[in-house]
Amino acid sequence: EKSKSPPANVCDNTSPNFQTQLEPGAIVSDACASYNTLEQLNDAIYPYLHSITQNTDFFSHYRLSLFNKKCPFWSDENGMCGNVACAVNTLDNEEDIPLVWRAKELGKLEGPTAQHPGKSQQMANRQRPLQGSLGEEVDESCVVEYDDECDDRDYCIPEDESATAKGDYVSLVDNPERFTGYSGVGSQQVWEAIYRENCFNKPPKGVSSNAESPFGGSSPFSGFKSEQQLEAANQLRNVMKHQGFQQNVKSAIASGNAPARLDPVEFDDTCIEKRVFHRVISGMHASISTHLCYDYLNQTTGTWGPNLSCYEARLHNYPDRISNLYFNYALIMRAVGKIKQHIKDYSFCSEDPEQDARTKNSVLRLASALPDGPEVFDETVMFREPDTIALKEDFRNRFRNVSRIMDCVGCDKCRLWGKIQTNGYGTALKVLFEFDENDSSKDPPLRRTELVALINTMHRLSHSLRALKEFRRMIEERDNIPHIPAQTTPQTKKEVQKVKDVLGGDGEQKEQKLLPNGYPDFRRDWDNTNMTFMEEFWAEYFLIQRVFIYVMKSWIALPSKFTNIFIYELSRLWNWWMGYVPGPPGWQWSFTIPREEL
Ligand SMILES: Cc1cc2nc3c(=O)[nH]c(=O)nc-3n(C[C@H](O)[C@H](O)[C@H](O)COP(=O)(O)OP(=O)(O)OC[C@H]3O[C@@H](n4cnc5c(N)ncnc54)[C@H](O)[C@@H]3O)c2cc1C
Repeated sequence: EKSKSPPANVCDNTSPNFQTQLEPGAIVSDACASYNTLEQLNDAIYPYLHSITQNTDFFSHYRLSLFNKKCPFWSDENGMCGNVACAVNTLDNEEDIPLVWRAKELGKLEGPTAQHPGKSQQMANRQRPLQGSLGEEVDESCVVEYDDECDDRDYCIPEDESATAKGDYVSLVDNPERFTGYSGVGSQQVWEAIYRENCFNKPPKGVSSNAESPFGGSSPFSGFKSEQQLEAANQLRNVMKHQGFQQNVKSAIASGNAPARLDPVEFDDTCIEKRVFHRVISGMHASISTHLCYDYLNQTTGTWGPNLSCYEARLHNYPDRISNLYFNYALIMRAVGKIKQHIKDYSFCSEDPEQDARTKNSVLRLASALPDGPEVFDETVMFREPDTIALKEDFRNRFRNVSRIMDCVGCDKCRLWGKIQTNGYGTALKVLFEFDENDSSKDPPLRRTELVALINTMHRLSHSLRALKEFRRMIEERDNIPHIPAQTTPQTKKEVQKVKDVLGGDGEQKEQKLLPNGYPDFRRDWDNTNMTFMEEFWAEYFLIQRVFIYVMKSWIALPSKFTNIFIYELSRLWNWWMGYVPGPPGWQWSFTIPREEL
């Protein structure tokens, strides 16, 4: 099963030993770029990525089955998920703290949600199939996913897989990934189950590990009744084969003791494919930990902010976890760079050509800005040998299982982000191993939820890299460690410059607003020395368009405005006539947009 050494290039770096010394110039193992390069690229990419995920209707909403799916691996009665006893463990007694700081409240979803419309509703009103339930300003044709078939090559479970659970649309902007207080036995069991997926069987050549008799043997799941449960249980039998751990967790819940420590994850071999699987999971875990430590709620004082000791306990002292996070960033970056061809004909918003063009251009610009080919991650070193074909199938099934395990996360917000990120990595792997960078005609379809998940997962990692940098700065400041800037190689400089050229500006300082066509909004810093002819053209065009709409709207609103002012002033006159205080004037002159714009 061992892969042969890849060809000698910058990516000739498939050693099983993780990069534990986080030297900025060191190459992240199994990837092709150094920590420093990834960080510098990230500084230039982050503002643009942030803008896409926050300001486009397409990328700021996600469809998933959050509530309708039951955890198929263990039952709620065991207290393993969805149970307050396991979800709330941060403070000894949460009753003593205000309701809004309690884990149960912090884990709840916020903002509007909308149910997936039935087919007839989708057809009847293509422009507003959700009937405004996400807010009047949301363009629903950019949000609704029209039902289509799941493709065999999916690495994760499509969210609309079950006919009964059609899923809900939620706003990702209203539900940021941050501290929720979800912890204890419940979360530990989920992580444990996820890491157990890493224990690949060694199947005989050409036979997938799932080929064994489904329900035979001494499966710990023999009590399940429904077929779905049985199937899920079967696929997860390896995860749960250590019944001792189950017993441990149960008795921990029963006695209220601290949960059992996780068994160390076994590495029964070190071929690159299996290592990659572990690294993806561990990197995702590290990213979640980074966010919860960076956006942490002190449940005693109610203040939000970075928690340095949380970072030290979970990440700083574990360079392998940080290395895995950087590895994931390289992997996702490569996948996003690879979808350029595929999304050229992608329909983002079927009923709004302007937003459609804007969203498409934003993603195309992002994908074009990223380093070419395998400069950050070389997927071609994986699954090259004929006997790794079965491994690829196994890899895919394991990813599906990780998606299923997410239904066992007993905190809504955590489940939302857990599902998005699993889907994001699944999509990245699908793109890496199934897509042709130059000819998209044979690519499998890319579902809406997959694309949203991919870009949002990249944004999560990008934000994690920035948070880690800030944590390192805080430690240097606290311990009086002089900051030594990393050396930048000419190659890194070139790559960063390319990102800046394509995405525009000095990304670090400015959050760029995007115009409807995806070009940056130059209204405030109109500097045509920095703009291409097309950028100037579009900036000018949209400026005229906005002003025209503004003037027309003002004229239309004028009669009702004058009527309201007249009535209000009449009532003031009446008050004055009767000897009452007439009240403040009900109107004033103001400019609602900067004068320079006019
Ligand atoms: C899918 C999911 C999403 C979650 N989302 C959130 C969230 O948004 N906000 C929130 O506050 N909490 C969230 N949680 C809970 C959070 O991840 C922790 O489980 C919780 O904070 C308890 O932390 P812990 O210290 O017990 O260690 P955990 O993070 O639960 O880790 C359990 C064990 O795994 C090992 N481990 C830890 N990190 C890594 C790593 N990177 N690589 C390899 N091994 C590792 C360690 O041995 C550790 O003891 C989520 C949990 C899950 C399962």
